[in-house]
Amino acid sequence: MSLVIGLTGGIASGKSTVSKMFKEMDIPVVDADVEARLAVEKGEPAYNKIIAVFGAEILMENGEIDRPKLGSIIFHQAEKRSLLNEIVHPEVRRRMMEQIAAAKQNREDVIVLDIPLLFESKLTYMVDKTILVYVDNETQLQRLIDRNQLSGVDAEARVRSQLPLADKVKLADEVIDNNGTVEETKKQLLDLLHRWGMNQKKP
Ligand SMILES: CC(C)(COP(=O)(O)OP(=O)(O)OC[C@H]1O[C@@H](n2cnc3c(N)ncnc32)[C@H](O)[C@@H]1O)[C@@H](O)C(=O)NCCC(=O)NCCS
Ligand SMILES: Nc1ncnc2c1ncn2[C@@H]1O[C@H](COP(=O)(O)OP(=O)(O)OP(=O)(O)O)[C@@H](O)[C@H]1O
Repeated sequence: MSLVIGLTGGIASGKSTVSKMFKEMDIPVVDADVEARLAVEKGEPAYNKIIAVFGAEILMENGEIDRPKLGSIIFHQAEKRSLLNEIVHPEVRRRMMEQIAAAKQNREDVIVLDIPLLFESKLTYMVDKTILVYVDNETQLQRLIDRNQLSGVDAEARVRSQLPLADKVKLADEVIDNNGTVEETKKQLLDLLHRWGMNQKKP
């Protein structure tokens, strides 16, 4: 029996930072953002649906989807975001299920699903346990602005397009506070895995 862990948080809260720690322990991670990117590559069914809904002006010269442009639309307009979600999310779910099945086939003891919208999209049925990577609002905005070179207004729009992290805290089985250093975050992860009785392959 494999244990499937749902790793979630908010935009720029530190999910990738924690999922890197899992990978360093040889624990496989399925990343919803990666699957969402693959699902909208040129020629994929979702790619055609996006053009049908958002128009060809959403494409770059090479025919690929202009992600910053699509982001500037959907993070500021909830109705457009729902339209995009309706196209992309079923594909992401399908791809993730395939990867879980493959990992189970491979007899992995633990599988991590890194899903930013785990609670918003009601995907907790896919996992056995949930871990939330938490940061306070100010830290989240600042890290997002620094990482994506966004204006404050655009960063706020992205954060507001998700359930507030303070609400997600109440829904998660475990919370990792990522306001401090990466080392402090790693210590919390190791303590939590220890509490769950998991021995790390590569601490
Ligand atoms: C809007 C898009 C083109 C922007 O692409 P971009 O490369 O700038 O961002 P990226 O995909 O790396 O996402 C960064 C973060 O934004 C947040 N985010 C992305 N999409 C959404 C959404 N629909 N609603 C809320 N937050 C979202 C997530 O926290 C994600 O980790 C892209 O995010 C997208 O296609 N989104 C729809 C699919 C989706 O919901 N993906 C998130 C997980 S399944
Ligand atoms: N503890 C920390 N201290 C300082 N910077 C951090 C810390 N954790 C993460 N960061 C930085 O904050 C930014 C966001 O972290 P990360 O990419 O891990 O978040 P994420 O939740 O995966 O984001 P997204 O969902 O948007 O992809 C990155 O630039 C990362 O280097």
